[in-house]
Amino acid sequence: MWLLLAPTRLEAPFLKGEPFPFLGRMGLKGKGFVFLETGVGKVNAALALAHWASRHPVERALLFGVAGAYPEAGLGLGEAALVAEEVEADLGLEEGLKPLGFPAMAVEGKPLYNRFPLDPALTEALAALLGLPLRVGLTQDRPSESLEEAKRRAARWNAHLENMEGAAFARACLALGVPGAELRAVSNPAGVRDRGAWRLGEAVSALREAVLALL
Ligand SMILES: O=C(O)c1cccc(C(=O)CC[C@H]2O[C@@H](n3cnc4c(=O)[nH]cnc43)[C@H](O)[C@@H]2O)c1
Repeated sequence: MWLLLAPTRLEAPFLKGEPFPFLGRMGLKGKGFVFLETGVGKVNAALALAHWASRHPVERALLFGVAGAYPEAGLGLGEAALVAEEVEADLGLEEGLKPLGFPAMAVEGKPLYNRFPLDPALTEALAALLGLPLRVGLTQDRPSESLEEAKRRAARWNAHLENMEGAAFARACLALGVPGAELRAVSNPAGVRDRGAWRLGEAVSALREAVLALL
């Protein structure tokens, strides 16, 4: 059984099931999965997983959604990837959390500051099954608002894909002991606000192909 999560139902039009209300948004109970619409942003993503997992066993969880690509991502519009590691870029100073001396969390005694792994075994198995590459995600509640800002973030954190939920989902999975993976499809060049440069439809099609191949 999969727990599938996406920030908005716009990213999951291909999922069919029995709807149910979930934290003021939508859930679906389908064949082999439960889907949760989490809402956009870090808090919503972490809350959704934690709330569901506090009441139901979770065998494995997949967060999927669209993302912005940094110039060196090696992914075109509409192309998908598995996120192997997430950076929480707005946690701590410009240099991150380490200068403050307080890790965000510890996993098996190892302090984690701004970089959080998705489940390696699950992520690598999905990448092999789906024939998708691995990339590094960067999460920030405020998206890049210019190409220059996007390039700065990419260079600062050595990241490929920008989103608003991934690091929170990764941290919640680590804290709750849930095997979690993250699938992202490129909807836009990060930092480019002109919607004419976006390809949401192509990105959602890539999500559809990958997610339905798992069910
Ligand atoms: O209006 C804008 O300039 C703008 C820029 C980036 C993203 C948005 C969104 O409303 C997207 C929210 C939603 O989609 C994910 N997403 C997609 N592209 C990006 C991006 O370039 N940077 C950050 N997040 C992105 C995100 O995870 C949200 O779920 C609007």
